[in-house]
Amino acid sequence: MAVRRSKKKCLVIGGCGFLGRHLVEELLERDYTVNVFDMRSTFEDEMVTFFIGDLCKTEDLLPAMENVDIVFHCASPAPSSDNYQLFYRVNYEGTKSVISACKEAGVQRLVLTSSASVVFEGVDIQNGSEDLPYASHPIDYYTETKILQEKEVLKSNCEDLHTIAVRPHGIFGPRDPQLVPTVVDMARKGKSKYIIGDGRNLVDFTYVKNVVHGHILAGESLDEGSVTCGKAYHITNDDPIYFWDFLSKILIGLGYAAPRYKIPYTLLFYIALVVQFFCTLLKPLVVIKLTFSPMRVALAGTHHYYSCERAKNDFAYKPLVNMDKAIDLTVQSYAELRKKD
Ligand SMILES: NC(=O)C1=CN([C@@H]2O[C@H](COP(=O)(O)OP(=O)(O)OC[C@H]3O[C@@H](n4cnc5c(N)ncnc54)[C@H](OP(=O)(O)O)[C@@H]3O)[C@@H](O)[C@H]2O)C=CC1
Ligand SMILES: CC(C)CCC[C@@H](C)[C@H]1CC[C@H]2C3=C(CC[C@]12C)[C@@]1(C)CCC(=O)C[C@@H]1CC3
Repeated sequence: MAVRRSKKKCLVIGGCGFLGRHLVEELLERDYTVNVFDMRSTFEDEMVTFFIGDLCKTEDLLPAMENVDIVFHCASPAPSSDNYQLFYRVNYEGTKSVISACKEAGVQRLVLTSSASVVFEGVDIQNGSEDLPYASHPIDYYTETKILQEKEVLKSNCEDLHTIAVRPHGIFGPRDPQLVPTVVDMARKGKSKYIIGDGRNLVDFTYVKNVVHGHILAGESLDEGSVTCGKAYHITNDDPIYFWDFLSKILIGLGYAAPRYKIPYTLLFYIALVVQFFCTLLKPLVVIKLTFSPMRVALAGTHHYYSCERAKNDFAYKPLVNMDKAIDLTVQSYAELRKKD
């Protein structure tokens, strides 16, 4: 007689990354069996089985998918990269190999970590629903390939493989390699004095534990005939905040001064485009990492917040950690980035 496991077996692709590792920890906490697939392992846990490889290779993925019920695909190159080939290969072609591997291994549920940015092209979005069209002029290669990736996952939904795309926005929390470290780096270099725009643009920042909770609910929802199959879902803190208030809270919490001087948004956006153009021309000679890329300027100077009503209705999502607590936990976790007297 077959032994029935009470909890499902999951594979987290990108499980050594920021979001992926938080997801792994929560899955273990909730008694799931967990495999991790990543390019290199960055932590140890005897409860986890690690598989090292490149997700673009189906043959690397297959051993990690044996008897797996839910695959969570949360691997991507860092959004700040400007390497189109890398994004195209990993986010688009790699995701196609994840889908074929799921089919070959008989996995029935695939949860993609997409991004709410797939509909963002530098123009205000207020309480945007999942029905907004994909960005027709994505600002960067990351967004362009996240769109290709999401389309591929949603269209592969079928009787044997149930798929869903979770769209978080501005994930933050302990161990995030991007948001808090970038903001502190700017402060240390004296680049955090400025507010882009009037400072009154509302944005979603989403605490990593809430994003994780949304992923697990999404994966559990993918039963035969479920309304969630083949759909995209925004996962947010359901509490938009002024972009510059959020950044100020992080900076002040870590002992740095809040931004003060306002620069017109449109002016800075066009300057960022021109600077990016010259950096691209110079690229064969010198690689310059832009702090104020056009995408970052757009994110810092416009409204971009999204409705998560669909996730609330279809799989009873609600954020578990509120904004004040989330900021507090995040600030406390970055003791090493605190300003030294
Ligand atoms: N952070 C954010 O604000 C948001 C993130 N997202 C999405 O969430 C997901 C997770 O992001 P986040 O945790 O921040 O990113 P991280 O960079 O922290 O994690 C991504 C992980 O994927 C791994 N990876 C990259 N390429 C491959 C590959 N070819 N094969 C196997 N593993 C690979 C990375 O390895 P290595 O580090 O060695 O490159 C890393 O461990 C991504 O899909 C991202 O697009 C969506 C919305 C917002
Ligand atoms: C240049 C400064 C004005 C802004 C510094 C903070 C930024 C590093 C972050 C603020 C919003 C963040 C964000 C992302 C990355 C880090 C920020 C730009 C994403 C692009 C990460 C990947 C996504 O899918 C969307 C995110 C939107 C918000």
